[in-house]
Order: sequence, then C-alpha cells, then structure tokens
Amino acid sequence: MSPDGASGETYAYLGPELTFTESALLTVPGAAEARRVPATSVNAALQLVLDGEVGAAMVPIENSVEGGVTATLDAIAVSEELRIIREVVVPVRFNLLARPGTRLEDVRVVATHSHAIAQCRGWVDEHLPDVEYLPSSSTAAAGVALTGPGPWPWDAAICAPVVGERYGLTVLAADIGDRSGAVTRFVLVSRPRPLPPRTGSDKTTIVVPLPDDHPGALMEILEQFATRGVNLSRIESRPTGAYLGDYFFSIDAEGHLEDARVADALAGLHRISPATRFLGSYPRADESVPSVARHHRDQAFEEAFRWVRSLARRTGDGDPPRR
Ligand SMILES: O=C(O)C(=O)C[C@]1(C(=O)O)C=C[C@@H](O)C=C1
Repeated sequence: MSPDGASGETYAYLGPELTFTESALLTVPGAAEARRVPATSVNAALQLVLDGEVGAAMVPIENSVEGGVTATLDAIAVSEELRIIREVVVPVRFNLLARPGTRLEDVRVVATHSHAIAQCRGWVDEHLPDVEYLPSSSTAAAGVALTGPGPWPWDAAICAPVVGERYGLTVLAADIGDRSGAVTRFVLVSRPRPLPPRTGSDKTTIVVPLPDDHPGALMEILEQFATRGVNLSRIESRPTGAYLGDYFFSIDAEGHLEDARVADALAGLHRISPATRFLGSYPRADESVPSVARHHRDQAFEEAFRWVRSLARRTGDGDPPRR
C-alpha cells in the first residue's frame, strides 16, 4: 500500500464530517476521493487501523495553545503496531453557533471538544461567565447535535465556522479563540510499512521510558540528542499508568532515521533505555530544513567510523589486537 492518498488507501479520522481533523485529512493527496470513515474518538480511529478496517487514521496530536492531545500520545506510545507516516498543521478558528432564533443571552449550556473550550476560555469567561460547559467527542459533533429534533442537551456549540455554514446555524460570535494564529498538528498513523523517504526536512517521533529513577536520568536522554546535534521540536512526559512517578517521554526530533546523527542518537537511547520505541520518520509539515553542523552530517559519521576501524589495522600486521 502506498504511504498516503494514492490508489486504494482508506482512512479513519476523528469525526463526524467538518471536524478540524477531517480538514487535516483532506490535505492528504487523494484523501478527498478515498473512502473515509469517521470515528467517535481517537482510540476508535486508531483501532480501525489496528483491525485492518482502514489503511491509516488522521488524529490530532498537539495544539499550539493547549499542548499535547493525551489520548493520541498515550495510544501511539503503547502500540507496537502503529507508525506515524505524515504530519499536517491546520489553523484553528472557532465560532459560537446556535439554532436560528437563539440569542447570546439565552445560552446556558455550551458544548464542544475539551481542546476547543480550553482555547476559548478567555472569551467564554468574559461573555458567558455563568455558562455550563459540556464536553463533546469533537467540535463538529457538538454542532451537529443542534440540528436534530429537540430536546437539545445544549444551547450553543463551539465549532469551525464551516459547521455553521453547512447546517444553517446562527453565528452568535465569530472567531472567539483566545489566541489568533492558533494551529493544531495532526498525524497520519498506519500499521508499520516502509518509511516515507528522507526529504532533508523530516521529523522522527520516539517514546523513551525513563530508564530508572536516578539523578540525571533525563539529562542522559537529552545528551543523546545534544551530542549528535539533533534538535528536539517537542518533548512531553506522560505517566505510564503503572504507579505514581513512572513516566515515559514522547519526543519529536528533527531529522530522519536514515540521517546518521538520528540513528546514532537512537542507538544511544536504546543502550540507556532498551524499551525505547521508534514511532516513525516523516516529512515536516513546515518543510523547514535544519542547519546541521559539518561534524554532525552523514559524511562526518562515516569518516569517523572508518577512522576508528583503521586504528585496529595500524596496531600490527592488519589484524585487530588480541584481548
Ligand atoms: O473536535 C475537532 O474538530 C477536532 O478535530 C479535535 C481538536 C483537538 O483534539 O484538538 C482539533 C483541533 C482543535 O484544536 C480542537 C479540537
């Protein structure tokens, strides 16, 4: 199967239609024509991949205001069978939508996704200080629920503007996000398959369990990247769930597994934390190319290894020294 979009690929995503996740999926070449299966949660979307019902799933992983999407971070951290093959970054803008005839002062209960309310908290506190908030499985699900027959569990929904346009809902307030320029990052996740080729502008996601509880353990992890000139674009600690204080680190590093500096950093991590897991190398959404010092480039690693091997030969008649 091809890495994305092309012939025969099928997709799951956090649905229903008109979620931000669907708009992320529609940026994948071929996805608009492909079979797309909406799921009611991140876990349900990933399960469709694991069950072989679809080839890949688009799920949110990180928001510029609210941070990591823990459902995704945890699900991909524990499964041996999931790999990230692509990332997509989508701008997020929110409208407060209601059935026609509803006025702002009528709104007692608002529903939306937990990441959306967190991004609109300032506006809601200022304009609807007494409102009750109900979490919904996605922004679009909260909007769609207002279009069915009553009784309605909430008076208004915080959604992408397109939800109002599609369903004829009234815009009670537009662009209510607290931070203009907010973006959410999504990842396309499949079962293990050949890695997307190295582009020179790539990211590698890994999970590193904290090896054992001793001073400097986190420093040892970070050193593996620092000494090889590998920049990190995200590092988050998540509880393993086993007991209080047991954590793993979810890390995005600049570069591809085929970059010698990244492969060498992973080898170092494996030595200090053997349960380190590789979750994929894939092209960066922003296409930015990291500046890599001469001594961290592939050629410098190759030359250095050649030099080390040559030392053994120079000690005698060509055979490595005996122990
Ligand atoms: O509810 C949606 O529309 C989603 O796609 C989920 C989600 C998220 O998980 O962060 C995506 C983008 C926005 O930040 C708010 C909600």
